Amino acid sequence: MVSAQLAAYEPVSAHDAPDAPEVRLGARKSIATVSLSGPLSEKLTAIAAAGFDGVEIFENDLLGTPLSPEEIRARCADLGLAIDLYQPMRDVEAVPEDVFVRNLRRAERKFDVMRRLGADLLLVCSSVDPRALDDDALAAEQLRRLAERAHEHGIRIAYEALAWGRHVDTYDHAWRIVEQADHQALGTCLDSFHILSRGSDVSGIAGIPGEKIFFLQLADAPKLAMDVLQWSRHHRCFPGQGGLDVASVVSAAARAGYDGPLSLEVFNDVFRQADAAQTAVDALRSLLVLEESAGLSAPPVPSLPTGFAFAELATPDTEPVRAVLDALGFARTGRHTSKPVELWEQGAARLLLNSGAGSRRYGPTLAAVGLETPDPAQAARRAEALLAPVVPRRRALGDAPLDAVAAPDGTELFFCRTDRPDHPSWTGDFEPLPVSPQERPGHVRRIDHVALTQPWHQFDEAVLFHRGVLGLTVHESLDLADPYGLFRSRAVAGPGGGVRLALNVAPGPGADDQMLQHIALATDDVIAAARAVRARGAALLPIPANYYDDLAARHDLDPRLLEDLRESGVLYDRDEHGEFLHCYTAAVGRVFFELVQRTGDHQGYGARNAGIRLAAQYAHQHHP
Ligand SMILES: O=C(O)c1ccc(O)c(O)c1
Ligand SMILES: [Mg+2]
Repeated sequence: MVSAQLAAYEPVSAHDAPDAPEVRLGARKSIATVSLSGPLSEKLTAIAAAGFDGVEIFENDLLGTPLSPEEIRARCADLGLAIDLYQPMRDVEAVPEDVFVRNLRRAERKFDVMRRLGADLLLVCSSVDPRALDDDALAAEQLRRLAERAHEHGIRIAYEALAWGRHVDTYDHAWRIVEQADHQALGTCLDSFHILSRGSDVSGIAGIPGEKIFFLQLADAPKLAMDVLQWSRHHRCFPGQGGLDVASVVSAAARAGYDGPLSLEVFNDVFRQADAAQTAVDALRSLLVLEESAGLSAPPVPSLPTGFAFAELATPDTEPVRAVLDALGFARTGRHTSKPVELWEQGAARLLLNSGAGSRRYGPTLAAVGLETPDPAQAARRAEALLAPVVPRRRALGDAPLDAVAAPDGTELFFCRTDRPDHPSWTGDFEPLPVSPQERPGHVRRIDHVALTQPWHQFDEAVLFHRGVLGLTVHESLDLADPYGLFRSRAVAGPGGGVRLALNVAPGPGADDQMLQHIALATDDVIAAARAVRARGAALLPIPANYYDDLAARHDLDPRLLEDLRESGVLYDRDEHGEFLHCYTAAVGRVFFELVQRTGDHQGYGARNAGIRLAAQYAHQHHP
């Protein structure tokens, strides 16, 4: 399954300007309690801690909590959260009179709960009741009666079209009924998922008077061909993590004059199991990026990374990594003046080896990545505005100031400007070590990409983080079988491919200790590089002979090239733009290296071979 490409980071562009709404400082932000895992009280704490202004209380969360409505109200007040909405009330309208009378009785109970909660907006979603009639006049009349009752309690009703509603399943239909009902306590609730999943034309939103849009719910989803109810209940995600143009709904509502909260309502099986505090931050970040895309706010623009300054490996026991670096042709060229960190270089590839961090249990880990950034301070300002945790500067006296943030998986990202006269350089903290010229066989040119394996429940968050915070463009997505689960991968890259990251998902829950990261090194001759590595005594990942038999059938390859690939354990892929040849070292701790040769303008990552690599790694780990 390949999901749709995500848009590149796109600041508000000039072509949006003529009818763009006036830029405000940012709308109030809310989230439905259904979007997070855990008991209600923990959800509320997480929502407030992330920085939201309000919540939608989902009825099931209320029913399942030992807290009384008064206690929930007090808890929210203490946390500084407004209760913006109570929801949902189902199956109300267009039913025979006796059924409707019972529905009004149900509504009275909800009004009572809302009084105790201090909530004054009730979401009514379009009926899925088989008894409901296809009769707009009846629907309008009954919703009007409901609104009259609500009004007596100081409550308003927001009517929302579910994409799978029995007779009302589009926002424009729901709005026509609200308009016909014509009561001040009745308005509509727009929900980006229902609107976009039906492929509705969002331009009609601008025709709804802003004050009649009582609420705006936001959710994205990957483009999947499946039943819309299942799609909504299991695969919604935060805006910017799927394939829907959520910003178009927000812009249209803003143009209509809507000035209520932007509220996330995400039903998602993964988020329901993930840590609520972290999900809440991810959620709020998605709204900040969305607001920017919709032209409603202007956080600091990104300073797009142009290349890798370094990758840092951490391990108290450096010997095994040194052996691999040496076999790869790296030389130790510097020593940090105040920390136990070595600089290893080859071509423009720089690796830091930090023996003052990491754990003996896991062996070497990839701890940090340095990104060449035209304006590091600007990049840090944007990161902070988009809720990226700032890494405390581990500075010693005299060290160059370095701006760094932590990615969701804990990898530290440093914004660097290496060896430029206008900016202090991190390299100034290293004292050069003598290197003899004959040590330099030099097949490696630079870092081609870094692959970061994400905990399975943080994958969408990681994609949004790298796109939103760093301004990287999101590319291919692939799902494939690995020996013990599903492997997902998505590439994000900077302009010109100077920075490429492959975000991979770990095989599954409980597999966190198998989270391997890797550093891919660019070479112009991968076969020579592979031979040199072997000659220097390091192991490359053995590739099964069957792979090469299939390769011969798939591509019309020169038999000598095929023999070289087979003999050196190099994998091969190609498309209309060029070729991708690559091989892997065995893992040291949680890290391994890849040697990569691109020909032509190939932009891929050897996706087709990822399954072979995973199976080979599994075999190698268990029967080395
Ligand atoms: O899946 C549902 O039933 C459901 C309920 C309430 C909503 O606001 C919604 O968008 C979906
Ligand atoms: Mg909704």
